[in-house]
Amino acid sequence: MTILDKIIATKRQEIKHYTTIQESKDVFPEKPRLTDHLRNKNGVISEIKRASPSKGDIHTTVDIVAQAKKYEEAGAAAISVLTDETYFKGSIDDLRLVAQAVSVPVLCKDFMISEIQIDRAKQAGATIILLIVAALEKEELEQLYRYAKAQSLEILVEVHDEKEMALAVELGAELIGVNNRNLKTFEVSLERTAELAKNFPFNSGRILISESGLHTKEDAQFVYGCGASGILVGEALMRSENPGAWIREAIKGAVVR
Ligand SMILES: O=P(O)(O)OC[C@@H](O)[C@@H](O)c1c[nH]c2ccccc12
Repeated sequence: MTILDKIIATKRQEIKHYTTIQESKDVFPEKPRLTDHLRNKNGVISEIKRASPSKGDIHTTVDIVAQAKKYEEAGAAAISVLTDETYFKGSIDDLRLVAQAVSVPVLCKDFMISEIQIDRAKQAGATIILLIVAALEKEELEQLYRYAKAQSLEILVEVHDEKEMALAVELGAELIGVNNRNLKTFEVSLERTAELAKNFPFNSGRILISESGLHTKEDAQFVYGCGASGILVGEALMRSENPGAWIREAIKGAVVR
């Protein structure tokens, strides 16, 4: 059993206890679309990540609202919030707090297998959800994609190889994320982005995002150089004493198209 199988098995149990959505009185600042941002300029999707199965605790005591504001002030294109509790020590309340505090797009980072999770994400203020191709059957992927689209959410479709990328393209995904980390083995290589960028359909308006394992300005430059319009960064920012400076440096190093 891979770690991904294990996470999905836990998720299937957890969602049984999710209740139907009540009318919410939460107020969220208006947020632009990530797709529009990344069509015009390269960007950094900055992540709130307390812990992970591959790295253990990263920064569990973080003040997530203060952290999110640092990301926003530095010019982050979007903020990603891990909401999985069991493996990443996140929560849907983390997402809600961040979405209330910032005016940049907010990504609900979780292992989506059911529509109720999409409802919850939207209710907690997310404007983007993640769908991981490796975690879903084709029919489930299509159904969840359609469901999220109908809610006006943006959808980041995550892939790890050519076959998954072909599926994402067939689905009509505009935001396609190449995860440099294999969720089955935890192996990380930025070469994943370089490899998949070779046949990426840039000319059909798709946006390539390079996810995971980016630690330095040079790493950022490397994947931007491969054609990525966005990078998704968690650990490096959570461990940094100055995440704002990290983001600014990465943006500066971005290849101007
Ligand atoms: O902390 P990193 O290596 O910078 O990675 C961030 C992000 O890409 C990673 O958290 C991630 C990418 N896809 C996921 C799917 C589920 C959970 C987490 C992820």
